[in-house]
Amino acid sequence: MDVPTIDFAPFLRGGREDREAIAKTVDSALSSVGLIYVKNHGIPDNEVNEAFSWLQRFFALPNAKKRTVQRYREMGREIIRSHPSRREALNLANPSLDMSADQWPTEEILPGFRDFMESFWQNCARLLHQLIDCVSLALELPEEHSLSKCHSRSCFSMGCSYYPETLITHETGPRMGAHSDSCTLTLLFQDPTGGLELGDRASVQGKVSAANFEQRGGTYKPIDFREGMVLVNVGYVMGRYSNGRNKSTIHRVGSPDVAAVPGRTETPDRYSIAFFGDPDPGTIADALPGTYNPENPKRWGPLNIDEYLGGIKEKTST
Ligand SMILES: O=C(O)CCC(=O)C(=O)O
Ligand SMILES: [Fe+2]
Repeated sequence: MDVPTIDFAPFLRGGREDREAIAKTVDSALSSVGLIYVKNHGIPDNEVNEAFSWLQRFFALPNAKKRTVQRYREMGREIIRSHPSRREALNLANPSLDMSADQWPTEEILPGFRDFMESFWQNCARLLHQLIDCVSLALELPEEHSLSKCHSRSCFSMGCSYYPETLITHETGPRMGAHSDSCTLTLLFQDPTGGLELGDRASVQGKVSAANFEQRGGTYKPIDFREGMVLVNVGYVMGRYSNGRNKSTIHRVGSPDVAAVPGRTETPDRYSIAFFGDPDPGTIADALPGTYNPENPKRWGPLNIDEYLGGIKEKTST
């Protein structure tokens, strides 16, 4: 279960043939492993590094200041299948939408944060649209059915996370429990600490989900940090659009094994940025043309995105 690396430059700068070739490679990787490393993705390294340094400054603010920020979530507020995640988070909506007005720390609290993060948000949105176009091309979708059409309002969200240093004990569970993302595709930037782990679906027989993966003895593969690359991950909605061809990944953020970190008794601080590509509100996500036929009929009915995403929010927050 090797995670493929894809050079995205020919898609961004090449002609039709280059774009088609990359689209086929992306599609086959997303249909097998569900996760890819993408290099030459167009977001400059210095901007990614700067985003991480802003995260460090934000999460280092005193709690009282962080609590003034509407979309800040304290440690312990997120529960995944009854396990609280050991992270703090700041979830940023599209800065051009009205709903985002109150999501920023004031300039007094953290001058410059909003300006930088607004522009970083737009960079991530551009890349996500390009990846969605790439998947639409691979599926040979006509314009009226293209995936881009139901993501045109960029109702995406940027999940900035801080996992504080913690004591390692034998009981130490994951820093964020096993789950699948609810969106179409996710971009994920992790820092050099690593920690992301991908559930190996092949380690479990039969039908498996994030809810039963561990009970059934599923094993994980560590996904290391790679300089200059972004991870792209299949979410649940992509599974529905592709009639099960693309499977959402099961993943978690583990705690390094004590034995693997000689001389350490604590896991280091960790930061990550996940950019979730949710479809536009009001979307009904159904298997796309070409993903089903009489021998391989639709596996699910249409999915009402508003109801689905609303339900997820209720389940994971306290
Ligand atoms: O922090 C990470 O690396 C992963 C975060 C994640 O999987 C999520 O927010 O859905
Ligand atoms: Fe995730």
